[in-house]
Amino acid sequence: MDTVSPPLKVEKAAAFGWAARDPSGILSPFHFSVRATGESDVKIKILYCGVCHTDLHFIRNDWGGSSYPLVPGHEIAGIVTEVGAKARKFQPGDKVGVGCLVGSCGACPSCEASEENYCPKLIRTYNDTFPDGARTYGGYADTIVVDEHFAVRFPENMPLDAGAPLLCAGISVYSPLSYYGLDKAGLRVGVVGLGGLGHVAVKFAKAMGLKVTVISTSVGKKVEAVDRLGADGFILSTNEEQIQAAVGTLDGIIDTVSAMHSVEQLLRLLKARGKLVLVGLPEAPLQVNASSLVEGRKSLVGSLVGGMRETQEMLTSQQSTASQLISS
Ligand SMILES: NC(=O)c1ccc[n+]([C@@H]2O[C@H](COP(=O)([O-])OP(=O)(O)OC[C@H]3O[C@@H](n4cnc5c(N)ncnc54)[C@H](O)[C@@H]3O)[C@@H](O)[C@H]2O)c1
Ligand SMILES: [Zn+2]
Ligand SMILES: [Zn+2]
Repeated sequence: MDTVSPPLKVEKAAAFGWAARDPSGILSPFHFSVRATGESDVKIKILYCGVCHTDLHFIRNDWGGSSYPLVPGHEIAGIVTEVGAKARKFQPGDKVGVGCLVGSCGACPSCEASEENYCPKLIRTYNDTFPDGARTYGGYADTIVVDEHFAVRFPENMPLDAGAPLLCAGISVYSPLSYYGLDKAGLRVGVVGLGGLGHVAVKFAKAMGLKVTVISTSVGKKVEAVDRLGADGFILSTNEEQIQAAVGTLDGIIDTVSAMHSVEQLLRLLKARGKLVLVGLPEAPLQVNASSLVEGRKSLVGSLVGGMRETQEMLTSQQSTASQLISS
């Protein structure tokens, strides 16, 4: 006699969050469901979530492509409440984080190198779609279910609230400093824009032993940059004298500016062979003269968040650095 297996009972769980319904910038309460915890999944009770400027870009549809309702948030910190039958990395009660990615193909060269962030099939934590058609919803919510590969472990001594911003702002500056060789003690690095990413960039750069110059349009940021974060110098980008005095002095620049600005001005500040790393994402194209790169063999490059291995490494191998980062 043939046996017929009963259909798999897949029970979704109720979740609550805050969603943008349109580009107005207003979020409102939103009830949705998360998938049942799958074999390799972890279910996380979200306790904290950082606010990244990318959330604002998506909420306001700055780049086009925002799909509403949209629950932002990709600096997620919380506690594991349930683990799937084949999940091995975590136990209920573990302190974990989820950053900007919740899925990738697992087989391409980027995935094999644990640079899932550059996988062509990357699934973003929100405003994206799982292969089964379900929408992804982010961390301005009480619950998330993710494949355990896309969760990272917080060190025991790292407070979840202070550590959450490392999952996007932190890794987005840690990764390019390391990848572009700008992490060697003694190098002179500029940080443009002292917001979320810029603030963490100064702290990482100082912890790596770099000489750090903050470049900003606001004179009011000088005290924060130098006195509070320990930057070695400050340049007001609207002051041509200060710019002139710094021409050709920097080995690299991490540019975190979220709006239109002059990259030409920044390229002038680089030494020969210097690197200008774009991490900020203005909505319109930036302008650059070929000669500004050709003369001095300068590089204009970019970087997007970081892979899972590197994110975990940032949190744990760099534990002391990270603790120092979050202590003030
Ligand atoms: N590449 C990545 O992996 C990655 C990751 C996260 C965020 N981002 C992007 O980085 C940018 C910064 O994010 P954030 O969370 O740090 O934002 P933020 O708003 O906290 O900081 C942005 C900084 O840029 C400054 N700024 C704004 N307009 C400026 C202008 N015209 N000239 C000079 N300075 C200006 C602001 O004063 C602020 O200090 C955003 O565009 C965000 O989408 C990129
Ligand atoms: Zn972000
Ligand atoms: Zn892949």
